[in-house]
Amino acid sequence: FVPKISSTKLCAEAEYDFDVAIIGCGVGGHGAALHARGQGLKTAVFSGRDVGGTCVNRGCVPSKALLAASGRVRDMRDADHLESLGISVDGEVSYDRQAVADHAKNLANTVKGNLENSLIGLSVDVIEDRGILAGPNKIKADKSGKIYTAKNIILAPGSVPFVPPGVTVDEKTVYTSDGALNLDFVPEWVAIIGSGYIGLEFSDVYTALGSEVTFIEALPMLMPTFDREIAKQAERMLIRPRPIDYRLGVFASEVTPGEPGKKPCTIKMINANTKEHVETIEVDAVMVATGRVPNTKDMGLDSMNIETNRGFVAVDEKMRVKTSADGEIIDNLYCIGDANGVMMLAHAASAQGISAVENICGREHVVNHEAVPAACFTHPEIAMVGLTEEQAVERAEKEGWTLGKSQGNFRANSKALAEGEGAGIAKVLFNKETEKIVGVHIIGIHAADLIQECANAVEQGTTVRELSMMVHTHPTLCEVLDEAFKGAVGMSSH
Ligand SMILES: Cc1cc2nc3c(=O)[nH]c(=O)nc-3n(C[C@H](O)[C@H](O)[C@H](O)COP(=O)(O)OP(=O)(O)OC[C@H]3O[C@@H](n4cnc5c(N)ncnc54)[C@H](O)[C@@H]3O)c2cc1C
Ligand SMILES: NC(=O)c1ccc[n+]([C@@H]2O[C@H](COP(=O)([O-])OP(=O)(O)OC[C@H]3O[C@@H](n4cnc5c(N)ncnc54)[C@H](O)[C@@H]3O)[C@@H](O)[C@H]2O)c1
Repeated sequence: FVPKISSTKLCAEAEYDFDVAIIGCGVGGHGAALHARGQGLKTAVFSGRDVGGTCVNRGCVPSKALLAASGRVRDMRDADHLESLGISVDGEVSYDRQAVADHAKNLANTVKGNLENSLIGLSVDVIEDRGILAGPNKIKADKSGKIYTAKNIILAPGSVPFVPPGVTVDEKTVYTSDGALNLDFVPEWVAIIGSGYIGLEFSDVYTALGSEVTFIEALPMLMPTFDREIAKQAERMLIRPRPIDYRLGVFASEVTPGEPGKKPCTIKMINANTKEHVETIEVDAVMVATGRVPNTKDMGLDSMNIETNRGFVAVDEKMRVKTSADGEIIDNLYCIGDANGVMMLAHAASAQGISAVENICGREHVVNHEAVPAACFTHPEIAMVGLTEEQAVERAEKEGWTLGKSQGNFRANSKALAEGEGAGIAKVLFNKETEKIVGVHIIGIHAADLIQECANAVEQGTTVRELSMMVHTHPTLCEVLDEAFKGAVGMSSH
């Protein structure tokens, strides 16, 4: 980064301790801190002794480590798949549960250390206390009580697991993702409440390690937030061939912890509409994956008369805090990441942090959230950017344009077939008049890496015609997208 603003000048002018102070050092706060220093701003971050936050310590990073290790176990136990490649494994494939758990923990610690070093390397002031907003330009350090002043404040306190009423969590037999990531034991039968990202990723881990899974989902379909066609494909590829069953349209109304190996956990279920009791089951463990809530309690929002909506802080498109959803913008106060609820993803939090700093520096910036990709790291992966087909149909109708749809297939892709992984599709949704992409959904091997080309295209406004003329390496999985882009403009791919 090239420093653009002299920090001494900015601080001296208003006699603040810092140009920017950030409350919370998850990936959002960390991204903002690094960018602020890159711009030459005197920067502090209140870390609450949790550098890396959810993503690094209790989220993306350790969960991907568990997915990587369990994925290998699944592959090595898949005798048919191995045989099709000419391989056999003599003897049983086993794993050491504690060593798998340690892999996740060690990785989280390494990444956390890297983040801490990057803050030190760039001379960000890391204040290990929690930060409490204490009025305009003021933050109180929770334990020491010391008041710090900053010209600009960025709130980045993130989120915590949501536990529905009636569910007792002991983080041992009934746990959220926080407890699940410790992998204290591998239950024979685990019920997962909620079939969103976390539930789906953990069903992948558990079934690979030998558990049976029962999903309990409040809505009448599995994976309700996904594009419907992709959710159906996911059911075919990730649910039906595995020891997974499910209950739909039910709430887990009462969940009681058990004792590992001794006493089962009990789950009472009620119909989501009628609220009548439908079933009670006993399982070895229960994972609660019913979404996350903002971590904005007790951080002094009242000191600036900020009204939250279920804890979410309202922001405008430049990440400036508003007093309420339709309230006024508060000067020099920003909120980024999970706490504003715009898009609960690690890279979105960090992009919003960078964007807030750009606005602080006087360069107007808005994150285009429709160009922010997302991925679910199951085997195979699911990835998406932009609108689902259902949302695109609605948008096209409302705005009066024609929706185009084109598909590429993994079964026709040489690289996928070489891997023996020919299942999956890539679906490209586009505006037929402008030929611009409005959404892409991929399920198939390495979908999470493939989606980036599409996210860049949405951000840049690249048309399917332009994409269809761009040369994709052979033989690669990217050719699945090449097939879809060419199909969109009536060209056939080889
Ligand atoms: C199991 C799991 C897997 C996930 N996997 C992915 C994934 O693969 N990809 C992806 O994009 N996203 C993933 N996510 C979501 C991702 O972790 C979050 O979107 C991301 O962490 C949000 O970043 P954040 O900086 O807003 O908040 P957080 O990461 O929650 O960080 C906020 C930090 O602020 C601290 N804090 C709170 N209040 C204060 C205070 N008053 N003073 C000081 N510090 C404070 C908190 O302790 C925390 O350290 C996953 C989440 C979970 C739970
Ligand atoms: N790979 C990734 O990017 C990734 C991975 C994990 C988590 N995350 C993020 O973490 C956040 C939380 O993930 P999540 O999976 O917990 O939330 P989610 O919102 O994706 O899914 C929650 C699911 O639980 C269901 N549900 C809610 N209350 C229920 C109840 N009482 N009984 C039964 N079902 C109920 C919902 O209908 C929904 O299907 C998400 O916003 C996601 O973006 C991302």
